[in-house]
Amino acid sequence: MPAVPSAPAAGVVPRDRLDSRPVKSFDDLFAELSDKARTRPAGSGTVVQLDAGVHAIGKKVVEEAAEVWMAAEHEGPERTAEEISQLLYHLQVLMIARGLTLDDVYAHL
Ligand SMILES: N=c1c2ncn([C@@H]3O[C@H](COP(=O)(O)OP(=O)(O)OP(=O)(O)O)[C@@H](O)[C@H]3O)c2ncn1[C@@H]1O[C@H](COP(=O)(O)O)[C@@H](O)[C@H]1O
Repeated sequence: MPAVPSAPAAGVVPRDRLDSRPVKSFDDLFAELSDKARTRPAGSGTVVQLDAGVHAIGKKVVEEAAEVWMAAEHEGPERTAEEISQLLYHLQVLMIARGLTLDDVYAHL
């Protein structure tokens, strides 16, 4: 019996019915952010955050974690999913800032 249910949480609209955008995976996002860090395109918020440094990125991680907690407790599944996506984004930015790869983290899962 899996510990994590495979069906979406009640109240969360499955992504394929939400819109027609392709679903971006965790790995896809990491590859995209790594590319932004390498090529430093103008207008990239990721580049701005990387330039701000680990201390500033770490504060965003803590801020987003708190927002996940508040959404989970008070705001319902859709908002919680949205906040979790933002937390995952900021964690990935922190990984890139510290030179970590996905495999470095997966090794501990
Ligand atoms: N998935 C994300 C993503 N999630 C969260 N964020 C950032 O995190 C912020 C969310 O934080 P809040 O809701 O607390 O908003 P806020 O308080 O107004 O944000 P701040 O003013 O504190 O930055 C957003 O404004 C974005 O700056 C993201 N920024 C970028 N991405 C994706 O990352 C990729 C690269 O983005 P760029 O580097 O901007 O091209 C693209 O695919 C984007 O969709």
